[in-house]
Amino acid sequence: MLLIRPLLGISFRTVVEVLESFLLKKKDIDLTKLKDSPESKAKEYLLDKIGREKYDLWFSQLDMSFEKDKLQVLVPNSFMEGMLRRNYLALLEEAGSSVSGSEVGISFVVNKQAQKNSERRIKPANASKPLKYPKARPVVVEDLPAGTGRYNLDDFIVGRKNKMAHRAAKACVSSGSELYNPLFFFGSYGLGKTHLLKAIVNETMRNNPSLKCKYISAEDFTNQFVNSTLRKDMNSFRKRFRGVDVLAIDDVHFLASKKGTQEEFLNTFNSIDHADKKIILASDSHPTMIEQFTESLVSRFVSGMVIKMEMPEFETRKKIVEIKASRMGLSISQDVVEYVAQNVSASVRELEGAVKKLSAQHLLLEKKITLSSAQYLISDMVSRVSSAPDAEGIIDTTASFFSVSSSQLRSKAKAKTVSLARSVAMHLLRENTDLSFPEIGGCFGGKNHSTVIQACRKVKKLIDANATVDWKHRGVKRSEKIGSVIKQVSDSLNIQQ
Ligand SMILES: Nc1ncnc2c1ncn2[C@@H]1O[C@H](COP(=O)(O)OP(=O)(O)OP(=O)(O)O)[C@@H](O)[C@H]1O
Repeated sequence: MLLIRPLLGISFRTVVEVLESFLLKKKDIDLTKLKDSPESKAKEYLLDKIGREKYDLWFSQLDMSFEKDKLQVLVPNSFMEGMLRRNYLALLEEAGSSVSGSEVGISFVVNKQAQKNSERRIKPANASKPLKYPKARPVVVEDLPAGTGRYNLDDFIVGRKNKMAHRAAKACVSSGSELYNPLFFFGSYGLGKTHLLKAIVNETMRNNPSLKCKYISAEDFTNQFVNSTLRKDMNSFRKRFRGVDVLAIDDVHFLASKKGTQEEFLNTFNSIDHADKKIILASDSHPTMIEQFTESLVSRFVSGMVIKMEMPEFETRKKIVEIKASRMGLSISQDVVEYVAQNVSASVRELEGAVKKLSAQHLLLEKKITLSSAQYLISDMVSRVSSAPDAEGIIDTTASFFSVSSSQLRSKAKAKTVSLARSVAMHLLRENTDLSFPEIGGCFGGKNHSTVIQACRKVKKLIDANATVDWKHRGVKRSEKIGSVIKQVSDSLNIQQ
């Protein structure tokens, strides 16, 4: 076990699988009889989902109890807690919700007596006796909202590019500022959006335990909505979401093609907003760039603060590598830190992954990580991204911003919105690629180079005059400063301005 423990963060699933297959060979565990209590129903749910063998291994001997909106799980030790937390937390939440009919949080209670039993349990000599963990006084209680883990704002490493996001998250926790409501984070994968959402929920709860805070992914929101509709039980669904003080919804782009859920979400949003409660959202794109969002939803999303999450710059990436390495007990030289920070630049998640890889190697071989070993170990993670956006991406993204199709931009259509979108796309191509005017014309169905020159001049003039442009977005008139339009499209393309 001592050998396994240091590696848990690295290939935990493999460790679990090996451990499971090892323990499953032992026929030393009796089934707990399932009765009709909520706890038994939760266990039945688990049994149904993971099958008898795994159930016997992980859950049959555990005591559980429901308390208000929490399912308390009595575990023999923190190792078991870690295993369950990493591998079965979502399933436990599901089991709890399916029994109680509403969302429940999970709290783990480490029980000293159960610990002794657990030590005996894996010894073959005791195999014939089924053990049951007796009830005992809890010594550790986790009490955070469902699914938010241990994220907090102090663990979020701040640099020039994510300072704004961190500051907004702090303000959201500490004040009732209207400025930050709703607070909408958007950006590419692995840049810390979920971290901030969960941290806001956790810290708000810590500061004020009487507040009702909820973190949920848009996918779970949709599933709960669909289930409630099928069960004709919208009242409890609405009560669950509309009575909260802070609602954090992750991955809202998931709602894009789900009109029914969007409608319900809009109503949820309105009722929370009217009650002056807080809403925090995260998505992979700017709200105006998510296709198939209704106009009313988009206008609500942009009514507060919309903040782009970006990959931290080199100096902050270095800080992230240093801090994450030191938290894993890994000591690395400055040249290794710099190599990792310089070469893994796609997401913080990958940066974390690189440090974990180095840490795993260090633990396995008990050798210092040198620059050349780091180069070898993370060679598959080294970013191979070309930072220049391609022409097709620029045309598609601009078309989507204006809610027209890319083929309309390539056509001869002269409608006002199409023509404005085309000019903006031509301007962006000119500014961000090496394409000549005739080549840009070629990207738009063979337009003449003078048409491109005119379009670029027109946009430049509008920018210089800080002019407002207007267009029709899904039939509704919109107007915005040209600079803001260019910025939003550029942000979605990850173009630095
Ligand atoms: N600035 C930061 N400081 C410390 N850790 C960070 C930072 N940014 C991201 N992370 C860590 O990187 C990992 C990925 O972050 P997270 O899951 O929040 O990304 P995300 O933007 O929500 O990604 P996705 O869109 O794929 O869900 C997490 O472990 C998170 O704690």
